[in-house]
Amino acid sequence: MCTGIRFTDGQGNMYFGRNLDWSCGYGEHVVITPTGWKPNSPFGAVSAVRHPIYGMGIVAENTPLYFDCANDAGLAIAGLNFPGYAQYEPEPVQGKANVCAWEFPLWVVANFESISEVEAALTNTVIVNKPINEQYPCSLLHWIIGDATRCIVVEYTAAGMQVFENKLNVLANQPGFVYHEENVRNYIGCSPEVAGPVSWGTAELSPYGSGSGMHGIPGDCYSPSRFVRAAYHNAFYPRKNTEEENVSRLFHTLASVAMVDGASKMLDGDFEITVYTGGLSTRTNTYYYNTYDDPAIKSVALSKFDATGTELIEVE
Ligand SMILES: C[C@H](CCC(=O)NCCS(=O)(=O)O)[C@H]1CC[C@H]2[C@@H]3[C@H](O)C[C@@H]4C[C@H](O)CC[C@]4(C)[C@H]3C[C@H](O)[C@]12C
Repeated sequence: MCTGIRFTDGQGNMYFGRNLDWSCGYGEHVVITPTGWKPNSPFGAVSAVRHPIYGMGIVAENTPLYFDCANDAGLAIAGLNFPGYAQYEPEPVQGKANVCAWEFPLWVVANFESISEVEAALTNTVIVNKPINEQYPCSLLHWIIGDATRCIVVEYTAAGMQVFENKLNVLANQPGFVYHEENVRNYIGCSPEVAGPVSWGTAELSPYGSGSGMHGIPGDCYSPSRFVRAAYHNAFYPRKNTEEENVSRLFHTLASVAMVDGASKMLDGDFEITVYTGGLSTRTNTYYYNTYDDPAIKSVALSKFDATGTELIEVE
């Protein structure tokens, strides 16, 4: 399971991150795509890199396959599993921008600076089930996209392209965003306030302590439960000012939905863990991440690299 979140600092900066939950890693690392790198996009959807890109992914065929990434204009995207729902075009569609599923994050941050630009382009875009090579079939994903002012979710299913305004600024896995948004309404009684004391008939009920108002927020790893818990924490976390406080916020909120070894098996029998937690600050164009085995947070600042070069930069 994976969870993504977005929030701002109230000063025009966005923080955006995700947990990558799976039973194993893919050899992912921070990859920087400079503006001089020449894309090799099967249907020409990615023809140039307008803004340098940084994020977590792998490189295949001299192409970055991003799990989550951002550009220095402040636009960010993360892909989360969506099997059973995601359904891409089997072939390219004439007259449309044809984007392969694996290059969708790259297409977004290579071409656009804001959600509004992405939304406008999506009206004439299809996502095509064309793998980059035989080793990597297309993953079935949906995507959370954020900038400093807005957040959307993109789902490509039997219904075609759908774009949802995401005022909860959170995404988990199946089912679709519409379900998650509805489901949160089941928890409108939950709040950070101390509930009680109340009278039930002649019985006086008083809280054991703090948390009585939050009781009922689901604590399990199931996708709808993670969505609700992440949305709750993201909504009620007090606004923070500094980079350090906001990075702390990002990691604490994502930790609240992180997967602990042994808790939850996948269908193949392996346990799912939070392989990494990764996220970025558009204030400093820095990618922060930690891994299951090393919870110390590492950072990679885009400014430390030549963002105009021609070669992909793979950071260990
Ligand atoms: C497994 C990852 C999703 C994690 C997730 O959502 N887990 C939920 C588990 S569950 O279903 O709900 O049980 C996804 C997110 C991004 C994906 C990767 C990116 O799409 C980049 C390439 C794309 C290639 O087509 C396949 C390999 C790949 C390297 C993908 C492997 C894998 O599918 C990733 C890493």
